[in-house]
Amino acid sequence: MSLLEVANLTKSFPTGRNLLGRRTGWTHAVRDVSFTLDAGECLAVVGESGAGKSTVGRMVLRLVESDSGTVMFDGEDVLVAKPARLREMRRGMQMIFQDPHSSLDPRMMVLDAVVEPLIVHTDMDRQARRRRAEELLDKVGIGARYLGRYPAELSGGQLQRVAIARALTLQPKMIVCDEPVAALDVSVRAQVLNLLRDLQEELGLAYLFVCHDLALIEVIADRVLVMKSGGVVEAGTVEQIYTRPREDYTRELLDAIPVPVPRATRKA
Ligand SMILES: Nc1ncnc2c1ncn2[C@@H]1O[C@H](COP(=O)(O)OP(=O)(O)OP(=O)(O)O)[C@@H](O)[C@H]1O
Repeated sequence: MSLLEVANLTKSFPTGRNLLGRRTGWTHAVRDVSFTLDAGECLAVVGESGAGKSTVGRMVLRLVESDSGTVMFDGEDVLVAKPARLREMRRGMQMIFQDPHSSLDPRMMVLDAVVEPLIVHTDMDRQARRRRAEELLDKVGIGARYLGRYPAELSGGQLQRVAIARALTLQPKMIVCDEPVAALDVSVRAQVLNLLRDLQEELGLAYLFVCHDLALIEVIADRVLVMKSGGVVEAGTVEQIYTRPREDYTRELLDAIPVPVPRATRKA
């Protein structure tokens, strides 16, 4: 049994209404998508804008309700879990969003942002929470001196590190990373990507890694799911997708990579 087993996931969104308020059409954002993710593994979901990647990630965590399909996490069906049980299950599966400026509350100090999940989910006292926050900020490489700062005082890269620390607070088994470096300066992308890879190895995390850029995933992914127009085009190991893509669409994505991937940071 895999940590995450997704079968036949499907989602349509209404595209608009006419003057009478009736729906005029539907976007088939995700069509019949199936895949598995093992504990400690990184599966990259790639494809051009609008392919349905983010919607898949959000449906796995039930931030978006699916129309049909199943999502089994650690042997339990996420899509039918009652609210209290879903809250419990979410301890084990967290998310990192593309833009840390909008995923972190600007009125919350770094300390409060990092410990909030502990307040919601545990009965840890204030001192223990602070110790955990210090430990986590150390782990993500920005240090406890940032605990008293507000988001506006941090750079995008530092903020994404705080968001990563927050995602780690409850020791999840899996993190859905939704374009986690796309909003960052090019100069810090590799650092944050390497941090995510190092944390994955150290903590045995599984990542569902949504990314439109095939050049980025070689450093972190084990397997790749290529999506187009809501459906799965092909799936394989990173090595197979890079060297022996079966589909023209995958070849087009590979041809769009502008510079060679820096081999020094490749996943071992
Ligand atoms: N809440 C929503 N309401 C209406 N349509 C939506 C909604 N969310 C997504 N869509 C549509 O579903 C399709 C898939 O979107 P999704 O964001 O999952 O794609 P993506 O591959 O992640 O692309 P991107 O990298 O641009 O975010 C798109 O056509 C998008 O416009």
